[in-house]
Amino acid sequence: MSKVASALTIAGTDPSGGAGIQADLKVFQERQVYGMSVITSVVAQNTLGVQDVQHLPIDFIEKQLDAVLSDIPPQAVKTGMIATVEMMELVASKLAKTTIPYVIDPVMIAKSGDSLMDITSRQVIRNTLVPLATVVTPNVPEAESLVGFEIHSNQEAENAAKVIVEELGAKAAVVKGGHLEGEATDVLYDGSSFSYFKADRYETKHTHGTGCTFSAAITAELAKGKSIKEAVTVGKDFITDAIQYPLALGNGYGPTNHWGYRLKGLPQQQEVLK
Ligand SMILES: Nc1ncnc2c1ncn2[C@@H]1O[C@H](COP(=O)(O)OP(=O)(O)O)[C@@H](O)[C@H]1O
Ligand SMILES: Cc1ncc(COP(=O)(O)OP(=O)(O)O)c(N)n1
Repeated sequence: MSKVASALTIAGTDPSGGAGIQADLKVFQERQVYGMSVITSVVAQNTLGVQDVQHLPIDFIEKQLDAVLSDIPPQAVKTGMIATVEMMELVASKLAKTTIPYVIDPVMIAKSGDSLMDITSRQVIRNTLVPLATVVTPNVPEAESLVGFEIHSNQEAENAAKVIVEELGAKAAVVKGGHLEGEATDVLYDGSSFSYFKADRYETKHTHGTGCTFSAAITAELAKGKSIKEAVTVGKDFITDAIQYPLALGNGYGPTNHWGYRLKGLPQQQEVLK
């Protein structure tokens, strides 16, 4: 009998389905991991941007965490949108009691430019959640906020990954290169060496939810017991296929395609019903 791993995402919602909890659960399913979720904030958003946010009461987030963790302990956890200091402290207090592999996607600002984390929290995440992380997966602006210097090159991405591990206390960090020029190159530092994950950069505006999708795929692989490097390798292939076969849904930045990996060899643009 084969064993099924389970993974938990603690994050905000995207009713349009491309980012947040909805994206994470789709990725877990595609990676054949049983997906579970704790909602921190309900976000009115779509491919055009964020219209409004309602944070759930902190005691209700705690009830959701306790409900899942006491019943189906996951083999890996990821956090996405954790918008306030109170939420960070709550999640940190729960995860500190476990040894579950933990991926942080330090979601701060959506691609639409809308803020998903308050300004104080952008500092507090450094000493609450980051020290507990198995892997932190910041994009360039998020890494800049975590380390306090600008990143314009792969060398500076390496420096940032090193600071996140050696000074902030994460076990590993992948600084994603989606916001840099040239190839889409992500830099992993695991405390002893650097690894580069490179892919062609696709010319598409349909990149809503890229960070969520990448980090969810890494989480799924850690849940299956893969090493950090193996998990990032799978995550990179998964997001590259999801970007290569985007879905032109909505009127703005459409979602990546979570079943893109199944479409290899087919024309890149998938037709969608409107
Ligand atoms: N246009 C693109 N073509 C190929 N890969 C991309 C592209 N844009 C982003 N990526 C990749 O998608 C992943 C998410 O990166 P990024 O877009 O920087 O994250 P975020 O969504 O958090 O801003 C990374 O692996 C990055 O290299
Ligand atoms: C609820 C929620 N969480 C995270 C994001 C950000 O998603 P990301 O993968 O960084 O990509 P964009 O959506 O910013 O393109 C989000 N939008 N909503």
